[in-house]
Amino acid sequence: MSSADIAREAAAKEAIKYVTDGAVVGVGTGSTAMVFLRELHRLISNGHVKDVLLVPTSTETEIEIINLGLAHLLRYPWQVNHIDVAVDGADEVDRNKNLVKGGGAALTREKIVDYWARSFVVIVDESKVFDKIPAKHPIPIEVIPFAWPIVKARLEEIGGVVNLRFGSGKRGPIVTDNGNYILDYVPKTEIVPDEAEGFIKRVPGVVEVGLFNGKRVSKVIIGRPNGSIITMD
Ligand SMILES: O=C(CO)[C@H](O)[C@H](O)COP(=O)(O)O
Repeated sequence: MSSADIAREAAAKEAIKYVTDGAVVGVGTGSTAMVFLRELHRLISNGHVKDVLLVPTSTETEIEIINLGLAHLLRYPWQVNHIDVAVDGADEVDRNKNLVKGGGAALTREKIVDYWARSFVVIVDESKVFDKIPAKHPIPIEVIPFAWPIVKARLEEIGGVVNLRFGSGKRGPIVTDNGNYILDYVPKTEIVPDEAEGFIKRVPGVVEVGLFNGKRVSKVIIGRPNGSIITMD
């Protein structure tokens, strides 16, 4: 196991403590969230966690829930009236728990589920923590396909570089679970995350912004390469 795997596992195991019997659980997207899901699967299988329901934040997570044999626990937002706890990864976290998310292009469903949850727990390894965000990753922005050149031009007018995201295994722009495109935005100067989130969101054609407000995050669990954890509340 690599030190990053050990760190992810430590954070995921700690997050499991926030899942109580009977809970409706929002399940995040990405490699760290999948470590959490597999650990949850293990505990459900051996009877240590009972009667939970799982609301996925992406098609990838939905498929993994089904592949693990947990389809009977799968629920969509319209099938539940609340979410007790959501556990999700992040690309970057700052000291105020603000997040950059959307490296996997799942930011819109993630924000819907994560913000809806009574408790939103973020699991990351140490390499994701920065003083200021965005640090190494661009800010992902989900846009309706019709609007992408206009949103790109508007953001570049303000300052920075905007790229339409292309993937591998498909020609052309990647298409999100919601049928939209992703713009990756690197601002020219330092940003105030909640102000930038609000501003970008107001540009017509923008569906969602991959900046998550730290005030909406209940806890960040940071896994370390030696298997220990630290938390931010
Ligand atoms: O926001 C996300 C997907 O849209 C993920 O949570 C984020 O990219 C972190 O993924 P990983 O745990 O694989 O580093």
